[in-house]
Amino acid sequence: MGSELYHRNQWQELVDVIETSLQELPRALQRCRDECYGPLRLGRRMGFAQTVIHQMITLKECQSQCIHKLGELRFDKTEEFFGSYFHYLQYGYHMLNASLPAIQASATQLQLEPHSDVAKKNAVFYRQQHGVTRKDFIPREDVQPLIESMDLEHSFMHVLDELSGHLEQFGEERQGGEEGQDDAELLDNDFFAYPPANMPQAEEWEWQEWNKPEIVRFTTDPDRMLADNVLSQDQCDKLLELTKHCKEGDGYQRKAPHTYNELFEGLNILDAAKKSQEGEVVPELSQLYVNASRRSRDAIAKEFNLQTPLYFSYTHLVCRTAKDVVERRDLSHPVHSDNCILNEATGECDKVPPAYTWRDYSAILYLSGEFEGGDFFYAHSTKDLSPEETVSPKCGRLVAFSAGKENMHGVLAVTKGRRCAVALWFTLDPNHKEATFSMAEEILHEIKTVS
Ligand SMILES: O=C(O)CCC(=O)C(=O)O
Ligand SMILES: [Fe+2]
Repeated sequence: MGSELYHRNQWQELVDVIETSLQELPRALQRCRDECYGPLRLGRRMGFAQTVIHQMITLKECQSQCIHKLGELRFDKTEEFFGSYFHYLQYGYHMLNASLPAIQASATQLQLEPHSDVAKKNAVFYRQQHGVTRKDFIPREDVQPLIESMDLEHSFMHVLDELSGHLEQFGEERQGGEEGQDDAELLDNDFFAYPPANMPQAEEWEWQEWNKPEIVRFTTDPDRMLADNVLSQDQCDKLLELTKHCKEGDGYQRKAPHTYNELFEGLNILDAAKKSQEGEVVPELSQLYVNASRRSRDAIAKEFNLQTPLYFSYTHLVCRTAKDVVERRDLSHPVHSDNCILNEATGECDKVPPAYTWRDYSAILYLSGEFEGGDFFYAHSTKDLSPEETVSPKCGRLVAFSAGKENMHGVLAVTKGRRCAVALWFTLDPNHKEATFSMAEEILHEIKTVS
């Protein structure tokens, strides 16, 4: 029906039909998923764990087909059924001159089909439209729960597949060995070794040779790490070159926590990629920004031995420049936690909005040490905000820590020169991963394939 209306240029009707069916989709999907629960089939020669896993694989395989099954009923038999909703929708809204919904539909299509040429072409079209800002180019919020559940289903399938592979291998190795060994033994040791199978892997590093990061010390606390050599001098210099494109106050339009005695400038990852798209920044620099962030993320996840994926939640290239002020008593960045709001009077740190409660880990990758002041420090506690441990920035040094009240931290005044770093915040919650990070990667990939 949707495609018929499309061919008949009935845009309002097309948009209405799709919006209605989008609302019905979760229920229809649930019905289809429920139908997948069949009788338990016990494999005759399988052990207990194998039987359970095979049963779950069958169930999950059936459920993950639901979105395609629904597609066969409605539109043409199409693999990209869900993405095609948003293709038709963006076009319908575009024809109705409803630009914001059109842009959001296009952003959703790109989120669902990051490799589709059509989705990319649509996205480029809207990005280039006058007045379209980063704020507008975000996927529709109302369908995020559905997309997340599809992603989770997908990830879960991978885990099951891997689990089943391990079991089969184990079963073979066990032949001739002791009978009756407990399958539960499989569920320890390196069974859930990092990175998990569903972890998004770094692309192969391009343009650059990367050193091995050197973990210099775990500080007093297991939730803190420090690594050197994450970037080479050449890479720091290149990223410093990129900081020329930082803009004042970026990322902190309203209540900035930073001192007025310094100039605070920033460049987020998507803006960097967009600048490369517009020919303002050599793609190598934006790609390096992406790669350095990924490399930091991977080092942190490995060092903290995380068992589930660590997602980017916000990535920001930032510089703090001293103004001509004598006798500074302030801090460059007052003591704070990255995921709760400190009440200095009580020493409580509440993990409630407007705090970024979903942030689980924070990191700062420094690009140089050539300025005065500006040491990073951990405070003693929420009640004693004096420095407990300080870290002097230098090129390639990475400081990382869990983002809660156990790691209150701040930055001493930058009294001379410019202090630049990539600030990174991470989450374990896929619902809060930074959509703009993959959009930036997509743009850079696009540039590479075109050139
Ligand atoms: O730049 C630093 O060393 C720390 C910055 C920081 O803590 C923050 O931006 O939340
Ligand atoms: Fe912080």
